[in-house]
Amino acid sequence: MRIDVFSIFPEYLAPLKLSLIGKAMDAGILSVAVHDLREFTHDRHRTVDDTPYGGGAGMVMKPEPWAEALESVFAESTSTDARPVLLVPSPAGEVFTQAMARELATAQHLVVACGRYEGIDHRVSEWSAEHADVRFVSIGDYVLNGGEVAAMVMIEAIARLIPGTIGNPESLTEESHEDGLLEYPVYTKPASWRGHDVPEILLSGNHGAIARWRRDRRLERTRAVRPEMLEALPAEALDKKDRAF
Ligand SMILES: Nc1nc2cc(Br)ccc2s1
Repeated sequence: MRIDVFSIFPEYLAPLKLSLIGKAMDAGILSVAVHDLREFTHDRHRTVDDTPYGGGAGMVMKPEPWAEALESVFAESTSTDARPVLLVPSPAGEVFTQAMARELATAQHLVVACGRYEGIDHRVSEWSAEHADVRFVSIGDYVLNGGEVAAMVMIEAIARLIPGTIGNPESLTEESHEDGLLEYPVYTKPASWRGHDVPEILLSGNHGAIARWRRDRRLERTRAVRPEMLEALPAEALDKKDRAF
């Protein structure tokens, strides 16, 4: 997978080179390029914004720099490849979920447009739709100062699902939101710590009982913290023992 990110603060995306994403890039599983939007301006002040038509507070990001920037990478998605996906982090977007991360992990080319100020001139996304599949995406019901943090969240959630990125793919199976339940609590040595003991069952070596205990903790946690997730599960996702819990 190729990912191109555009921002007026490219250094914001530097942490992507760390940890798993960095290793995936070194292994050639993933390429992530971060571009400075101001490289696509041509005036002395490298202007990227202007006042909003219709009045109102704040500034809007100009279409010209964005069109030049996006064109520079859309063109590299050869005609034989699938269309690139343009992700636009926005508080007005569809909510980003694990299911969306799984879907986007199958894309060949992701382009992420990090907006600032009051957002990007809407004609940019309209024009982009001729060249890419455009998705406005929100990472939650709160407003950030720009799309960079949202881009980091989405790129990490997507990239870790690309085969070869995570060392042990089994660790992707019983995660929160992967199968509709929250994950079970985890423990490691020492078995007793500051008067708190690891649940006996986990020391028993009885793998069937341990699996049941973990499943029960997932159901308990999901019911307590995110009951709507339990309600949303298809009937066939819960077996007889689950329902009895
Ligand atoms: N939750 C989010 N807030 C914002 C703000 C701006 Br400005 C750009 C993107 C996003 S995503």
